[in-house]
Amino acid sequence: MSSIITCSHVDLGYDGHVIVKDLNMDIERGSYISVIGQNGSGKSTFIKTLLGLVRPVSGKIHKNLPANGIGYLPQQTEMQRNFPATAMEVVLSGFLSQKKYRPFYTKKERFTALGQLKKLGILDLSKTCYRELSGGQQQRVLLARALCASGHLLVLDEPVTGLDPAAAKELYRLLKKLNEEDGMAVLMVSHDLSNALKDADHILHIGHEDYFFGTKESYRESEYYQKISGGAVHGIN
Ligand SMILES: Nc1ncnc2c1ncn2[C@@H]1O[C@H](COP(=O)(O)OP(=O)(O)OP(=O)(O)O)[C@@H](O)[C@H]1O
Repeated sequence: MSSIITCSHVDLGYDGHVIVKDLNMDIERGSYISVIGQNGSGKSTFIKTLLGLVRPVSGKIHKNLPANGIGYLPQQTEMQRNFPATAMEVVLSGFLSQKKYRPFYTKKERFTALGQLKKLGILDLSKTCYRELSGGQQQRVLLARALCASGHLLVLDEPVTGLDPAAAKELYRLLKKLNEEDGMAVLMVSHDLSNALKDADHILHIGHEDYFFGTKESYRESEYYQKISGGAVHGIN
């Protein structure tokens, strides 16, 4: 496997204030990484830094990816849930960064968007208004949008928040399928520890003072996991 993102001695934080110190980790092509940690430990800061929305306080993040190589599925706000556009229009907006000043979507982009809707089992909803969809359907539309933006790495921040258990299970199943069948790397912040351990091959556990990064198997042997499984599960995200 080869790395698509490498963090070397990265301090994460804001305005010179360090939240996660000396982070060293790799995202390999086709890997599945779950990011866990207590509230406020720095999980979203890590994701924002990977996406280039926040600059690391120090250190280097090397990306072996095209400029639009990361598809991002953010936590949804109430405003986004009520977005007045069709599912297809939302999916097509995944191409916005690629189309620059071109005022229309190409045939190929439309074809790809329909293909992603089909892959995620929601082709019949393409003309439905996004705000009329269920939470699980909306997440699938956003996933199709993220897939249009990137074929390399999907980054998700607690994507099952607000979904019922069946819709959450379905979303996890789709992510695992994309990972296994299409070789899509997945990096997901999760508060669902059992799912994080079931589907991922690597775990990034961000603590308040330090962090763990390694295979799922080595994580299970680590003191981080021992602490959690020893009963201190509360507050884990
Ligand atoms: N824009 C910002 N400027 C300064 N500090 C920030 C900013 N955003 C977050 N922080 C601080 O950085 C720390 C880490 O926050 P972050 O949102 O990354 O944690 P998290 O692990 O994602 O938390 P949660 O599980 O609650 O979402 C917190 O102390 C937070 O107050």
